[in-house]
Amino acid sequence: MKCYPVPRENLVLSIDNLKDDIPEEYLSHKECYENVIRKGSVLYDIFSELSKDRKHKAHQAPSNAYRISDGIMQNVNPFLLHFALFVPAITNQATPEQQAEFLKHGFGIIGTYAQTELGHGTFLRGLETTATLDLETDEFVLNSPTLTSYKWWPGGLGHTANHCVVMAQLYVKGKCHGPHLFFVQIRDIETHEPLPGLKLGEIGAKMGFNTADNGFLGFHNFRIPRNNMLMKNSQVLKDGTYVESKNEKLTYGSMVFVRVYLLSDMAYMLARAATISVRYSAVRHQSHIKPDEPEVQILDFVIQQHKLFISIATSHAFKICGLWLWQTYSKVMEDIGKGSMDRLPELHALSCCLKTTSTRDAGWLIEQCRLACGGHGYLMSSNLPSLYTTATAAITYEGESTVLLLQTARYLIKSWKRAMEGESLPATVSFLSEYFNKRYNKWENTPKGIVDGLKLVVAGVTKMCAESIQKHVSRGQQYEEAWNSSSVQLIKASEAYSRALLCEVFWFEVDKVSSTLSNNLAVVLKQLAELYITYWALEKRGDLLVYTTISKDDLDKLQERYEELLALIRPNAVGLVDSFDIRDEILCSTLGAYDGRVYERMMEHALKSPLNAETVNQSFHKYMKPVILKHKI
Ligand SMILES: CC(C)(COP(=O)(O)OP(=O)(O)OC[C@H]1O[C@@H](n2cnc3c(N)ncnc32)[C@H](O)[C@@H]1OP(=O)(O)O)[C@@H](O)C(=O)NCCC(=O)NCCSC(=O)/C=C/CCCCCCCCCCCCC(=O)O
Ligand SMILES: Cc1cc2nc3c(=O)[nH]c(=O)nc-3n(C[C@H](O)[C@H](O)[C@H](O)COP(=O)(O)OP(=O)(O)OC[C@H]3O[C@@H](n4cnc5c(N)ncnc54)[C@H](O)[C@@H]3O)c2cc1C
Repeated sequence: MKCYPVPRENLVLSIDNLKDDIPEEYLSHKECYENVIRKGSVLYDIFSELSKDRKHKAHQAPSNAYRISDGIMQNVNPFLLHFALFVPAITNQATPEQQAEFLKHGFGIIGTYAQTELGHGTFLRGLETTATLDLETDEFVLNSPTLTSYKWWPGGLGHTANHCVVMAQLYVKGKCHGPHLFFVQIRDIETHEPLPGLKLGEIGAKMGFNTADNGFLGFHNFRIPRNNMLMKNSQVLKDGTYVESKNEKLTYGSMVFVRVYLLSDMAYMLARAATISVRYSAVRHQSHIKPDEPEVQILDFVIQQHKLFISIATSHAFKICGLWLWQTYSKVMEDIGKGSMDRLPELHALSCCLKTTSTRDAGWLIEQCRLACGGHGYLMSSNLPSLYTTATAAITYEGESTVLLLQTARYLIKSWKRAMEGESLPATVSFLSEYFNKRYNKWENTPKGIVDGLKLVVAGVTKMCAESIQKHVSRGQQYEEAWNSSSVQLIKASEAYSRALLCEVFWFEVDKVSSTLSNNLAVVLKQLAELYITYWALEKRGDLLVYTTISKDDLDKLQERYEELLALIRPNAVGLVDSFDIRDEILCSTLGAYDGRVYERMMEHALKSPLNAETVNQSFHKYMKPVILKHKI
């Protein structure tokens, strides 16, 4: 472990604990958890040594250190929530004094983020956990009044965390002030036993994410000091005075942070899947293209290139848009720090739709990479099944995808109304005004032309939604009912918006930096950006035909250009995935290792199956043999 400049004597556990004797897929649910805790604890110790001098700051970009745990764990790290949400929630939502107090033990406490309940995840105002101020003792009393109010889902809550940040309805002097965040110790530091007044456990096996140790938690008259409410934005004073936040949605800030970051995370997940499947497709030879020539690398089939190159391009698109979105986030947070909330709705709208589109795309593209590896992609040892279940979890967590798209749609409809009223709009939606004022050009078959076309689709669908809502209202529905009636179209508007954003940012950012790159690199990056945009123009041809002046002839030319781009990218495909620079130890795949020893690795891995430890399994003697003997003639 040369990459860790941590002296071994500083570590409590031996680095040898990072090794696996048996591949994880052969362990039981309980063994899996114990196995990741063994490895995770070493990593936790190393990270804490490494970050001893690192100061926790608000709105800090996540470090990439946790990628190492992707490789070592080969699954989700039960300590993930500590870094991803617990610490950010405290640094973003607590006062400086509280931060000093709550984080004084550094890695000495392990936290999670307990918001979702059995009955409510999406609708936060419906959460049922209560935190009631007891003026006499200067404490909050936490309660879970119903079964549905039990916290349910938080990662690391089942067995790992000893603290959490809890979202609960704040009650002061009989008045409910809505959901607020509280710092709560849940387990004894020495014994790790749940504290009295808590009911704590793990929620059971899932489709994936099985080592994340997602848990449940119920409170029964559980007391915490008043000062444990995170009070950066709103406060409860000793006499029970409630001081309102400048914007009550700031309480939801930790979710915005993760949604923004997920775009970069999905870029990395896709890079891993693309690396595995492109390398494998270069190693595997099967079938002929020309009957009299040898079997070809399956990567030479154009349809295989069509399946895979979009993943390489999308990974770059997410990486670049992820950086752009992170910069937007940082700027908006800086403005909020200075008291201006003006761009919070825009940031919320952008983060909701981009989180959704990036997680959904990553999910289906990883699945496409798996399918592109034929039967071998179905093996756990390819690591593609695990990448798939981990990526698809993100479609739901941190805000369910449909629900988040509807949030962006709210913003689009509001912006459309503002455009109709002649108000100026933020740059990210100003095309709505241009559309409303009919300032748009004839179709142009270039990346820029396609981006303009995709924006026209957004504007056209948004207009249609606004008219649909209006139609339902004029037929007697309340606005909210009319909204529900129009929700299929509203989702379409949001999806179109995120696609237009991804294409626009990818193209213009690549264009902007290309003059600073070597010519060869600039050419390849532009090919990838053009491939991405052309792919989506062809996928969305129906919408383009409805909302722009594109013709069949234009579409035929785009199809031709798309196939040209596949051919141009083919010679660089392996180099492109190598340039993602993902070490074999992190890739964890028999199909995708750098040395291309696919078949050897598959056999080596198969031999690790416990079923191969003996030539005859005892179940033969116990069950099969009597049946066979009975039927023997
Ligand atoms: C948005 C909701 C659905 C609705 O909220 P509600 O209160 O009901 O509001 P509305 O009435 O609908 O709307 C009111 C207005 O407020 C606007 N609004 C809503 N939310 C926000 C917001 N966040 N910011 C700004 N504005 C907001 C809304 O648009 C309305 O505006 P208007 O009236 O139209 O003008 C909401 O309830 C909601 O968000 N629901 C979803 C719940 C959710 O997301 N839960 C998540 C739970 S936590 C979780 O799921 C965790 C999962 C595991 C995470 C693992 C992460 C891995 C990532 C890797 C990170 C690695 C880090 C490593 C760190 C290191 O090592 O350094
Ligand atoms: C792997 C994983 C890890 C998680 N980790 C955590 C964690 O660490 N901490 C934590 O607090 N939570 C966590 N969660 C919970 C997660 O945040 C919620 O499950 C998520 O926000 C979705 O909420 P829900 O389950 O209530 O879905 P629901 O809202 O019940 O969704 C069910 C269906 O109803 C639809 N629906 C709901 N509301 C509307 C609406 N207004 N309009 C239209 N359709 C609607 C949805 O689109 C969906 O189709 C995790 C979840 C998963 C899967």
